[in-house]
Amino acid sequence: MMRPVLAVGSDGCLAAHTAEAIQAAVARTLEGRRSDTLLRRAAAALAGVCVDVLRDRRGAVYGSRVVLLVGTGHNGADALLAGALLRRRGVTVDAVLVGDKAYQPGVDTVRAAGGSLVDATTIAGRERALQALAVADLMVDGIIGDQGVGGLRGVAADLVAAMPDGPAVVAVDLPSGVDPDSGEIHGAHVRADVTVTFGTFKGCLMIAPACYAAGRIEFVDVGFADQLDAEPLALRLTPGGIAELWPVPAETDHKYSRGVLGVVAGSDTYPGAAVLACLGAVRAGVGIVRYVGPRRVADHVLSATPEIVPGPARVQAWLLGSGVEDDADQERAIDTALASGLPCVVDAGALEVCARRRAAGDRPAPSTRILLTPHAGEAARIFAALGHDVARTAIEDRPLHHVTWLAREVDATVLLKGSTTLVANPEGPVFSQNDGPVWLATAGSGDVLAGIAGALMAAGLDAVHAGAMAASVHGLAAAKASAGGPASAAVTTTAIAPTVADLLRLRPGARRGRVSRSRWPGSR
Ligand SMILES: NC(=O)C1=CN([C@@H]2O[C@H](COP(=O)(O)OP(=O)(O)OC[C@H]3O[C@@H](n4cnc5c(N)ncnc54)[C@H](OP(=O)(O)O)[C@@H]3O)[C@@H](O)[C@H]2O)[C@@H](O)CC1
Ligand SMILES: [K+]
Repeated sequence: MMRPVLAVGSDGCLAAHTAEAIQAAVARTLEGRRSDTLLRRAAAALAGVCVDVLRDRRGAVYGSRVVLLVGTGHNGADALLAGALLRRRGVTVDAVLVGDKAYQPGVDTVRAAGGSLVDATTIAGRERALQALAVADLMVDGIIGDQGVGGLRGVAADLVAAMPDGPAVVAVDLPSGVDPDSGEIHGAHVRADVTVTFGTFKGCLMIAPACYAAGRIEFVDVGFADQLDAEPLALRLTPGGIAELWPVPAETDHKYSRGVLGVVAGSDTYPGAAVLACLGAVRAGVGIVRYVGPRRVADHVLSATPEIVPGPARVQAWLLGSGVEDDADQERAIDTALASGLPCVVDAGALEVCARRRAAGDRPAPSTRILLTPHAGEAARIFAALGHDVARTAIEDRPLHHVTWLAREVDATVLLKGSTTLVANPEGPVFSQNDGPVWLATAGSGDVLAGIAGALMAAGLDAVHAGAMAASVHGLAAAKASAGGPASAAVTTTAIAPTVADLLRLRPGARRGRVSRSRWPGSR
């Protein structure tokens, strides 16, 4: 079993669980306790976030107007109980019931606190709801939570479609209408500015496209996390977690022990890919890069990174395929590398050959040593090479489904690039990282990412952690280098070392922090 090396759910590694696992954990927590214990904690935290949002928007809480959209389940209960707390702060509260029932103690509490109740299943109620939304400062989305199925229906869908731009939107637990586990979107849904989520993350808060509807995420521990005994659905390394795992050399290390990376990349058509991949590896701290490719490309690489050594030799890991096109020597080098059993980052021009070989059972290296790094278009081409007709848009709509399918099919770790990047191994939860600015989708950026991942695998990390850490550091470096403006692949490489330096300062006792090799994931 591929296990995360940081404690799951710790500050270093955030976890998302399935709705089923959450339901079971809540049930276990509530055994022998009042059934509203957790709801009240959740509502208090939700009300606190709403107060902050109102203060930010209006400069005051008293006198502001909040509309609660309340569904039939406990998600609606959270909204109702929070609404009653807001009433006590002088907020006008309209609780709009969008279903045929609602959590009765919550309804009673809102009424007792002086809030108004609107039955939106009637024509008159729907009109009142729209009028309230038109003048609201904040809408609280308590329509559906982790037990939602499919997109919004009926009056809830109508109201969300008619939402004016004015009010801020705070979603309870998750934006209603997205699939809680898979992050897929199958119909009308809420788009939130802030999502207040309870106990653990939900898959939809980490996985595209649903995660883009959640806005900023506020996590609240309401007291059932210790009862979550199922495998997480997804994990996310935080900067602190990456800092803990980043390989830092000891005084006794030398360039060979720090990791030698062989790079088979670049072509006459794409010489820049080799330059960027090598820059990514060198600036992420690899010991040595040995470059294998056409002479003219090697000259470009050397002029950009004089520390590169041209020509094949013994390495600890390979980076294969970035910018490679129709070169018999490179194809032979790729074949040899794939047959070696050594760790490989497999990119662009080497993806299909690697996938075909592994799907056919030719697997000299275990799945934790092979990291395929396709974007959605390349993933579609890999599927085609394996005899599956999968459109690029289908992969973008259902990235979790497709990345886990591909990882199982080729028995390798697959890093599916995107604004939110997923890293899946056939066993264990998927990692999701989204630290990059939207500007990062630019030519050459995948080559840099592959270089960083190559440096980490040459240093001894397993493919899953190397992929997740590389995706994160690449995104953070792009954000640092571009300072909010457009990012370019070459400029991003200049910020890799300062980004790692920033991260290492997060390590506890970070004077001259050191990580012993035995603590590196998959250390050999
Ligand atoms: N229990 C606790 O102590 C705690 C609970 N917590 C909170 O409760 C939430 C979970 O509550 P829950 O289990 O009641 O389910 P929830 O997601 O509110 O709704 C299910 C209802 O929605 C309906 N529905 C489904 N799909 C729909 C659609 N597409 N469009 C419209 N309606 C749809 C469905 O109706 P049906 O389809 O059956 O008619 C069903 O009645 C959780 O997210 C968190 O906020 C936290 O405070 C922690 C403690
Ligand atoms: K919700």
